[in-house]
Amino acid sequence: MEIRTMSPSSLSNLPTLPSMSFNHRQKPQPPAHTSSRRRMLYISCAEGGSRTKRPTTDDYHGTLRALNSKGRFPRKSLGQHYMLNSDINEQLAGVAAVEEGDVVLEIGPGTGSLTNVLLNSGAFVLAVEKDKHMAALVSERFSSTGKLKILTEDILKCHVRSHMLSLVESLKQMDHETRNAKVVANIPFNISTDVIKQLLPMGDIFSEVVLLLQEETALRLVESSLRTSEYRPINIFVNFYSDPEYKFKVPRTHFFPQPNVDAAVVSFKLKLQTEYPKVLSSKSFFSMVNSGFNEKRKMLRKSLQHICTSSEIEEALTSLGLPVTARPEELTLDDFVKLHNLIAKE
Ligand SMILES: C[S@@+](CC[C@H](N)C(=O)[O-])C[C@H]1O[C@@H](n2cnc3c(N)ncnc32)[C@H](O)[C@@H]1O
Repeated sequence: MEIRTMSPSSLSNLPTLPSMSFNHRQKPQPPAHTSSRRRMLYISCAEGGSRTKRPTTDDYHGTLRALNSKGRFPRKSLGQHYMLNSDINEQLAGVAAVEEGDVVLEIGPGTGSLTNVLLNSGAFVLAVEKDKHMAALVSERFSSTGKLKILTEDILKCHVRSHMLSLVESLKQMDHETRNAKVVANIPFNISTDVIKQLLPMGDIFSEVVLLLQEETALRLVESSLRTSEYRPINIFVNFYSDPEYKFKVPRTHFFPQPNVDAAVVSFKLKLQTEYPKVLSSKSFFSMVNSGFNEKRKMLRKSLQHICTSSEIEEALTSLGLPVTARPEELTLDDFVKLHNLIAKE
């Protein structure tokens, strides 16, 4: 696997996107789509040349059985909404074109329904699960594959880079051919902004990040237009580090327990460092973007006065063909980059 080169940067001051509300006390009801069919999936375990077929179920009943086996009930604090439709897991893996030899980071494997599909596609999986009971469940479920490494950790505190590099290194030593590294995950909606901030600058490690997000978040990240209240620093950040694409909607009925909102799949194709917009310093660039948006109704010639004088800002805006009264929501990523390079002091 090629590890791409980049310099890590961070954006500390981004607003948190809204989290969803959900009802974890609802009485479990089998969703309509699972009542008539129970998909039996078979995972191929190719180890030492032998091939075994292991039946697994990842529908409503399978999920309940898996939870019962550990005496667990979904925890709201951990955003535990389990995917009941294996077709959607297949489509998630399909969006990332997961194939034999890929190394996939999965965040929050839960009962392992997506893990199953990823392993079945021939990937090596590094799964990070905060809930120790679910980590134990997934670890037991796939122990025979030899292709899953599970870390019982909070993804937001996890040293993803070093774990990925050491996994790839150990796979190399075992003579495994590895190809691309990707992220494919159905993550808790309430940590999605933090996960995005953590992963998108890792274009040297991952070629693509495919996430199942709250639909409203997905739309805000990918489709927010200039001059709307949805246009925020996170949009500048996402487009700085990646090419995002909204893939498809996932209705709430496919999860247990059912959330109060729908979900959607987004793919972020990560840029290499050489493809990032050229800024003097990404830290001071994002600090300028955040300052501009801190007081959204303020004109940039006022909100950026800590960087230079308002007449210097006006001059820079004019040279970019923007009005001297421009507000942050009127500037594209490219405008912000040019403005930064004109007014930022080295
Ligand atoms: C939305 S569920 C998805 C479960 C499974 N991937 C599926 O599709 O059914 C989110 C999973 O993330 C786990 N989780 C929650 N917070 C986490 C964190 N900070 N780090 C790692 N895993 C976390 C939860 O325990 C849960 O298993």
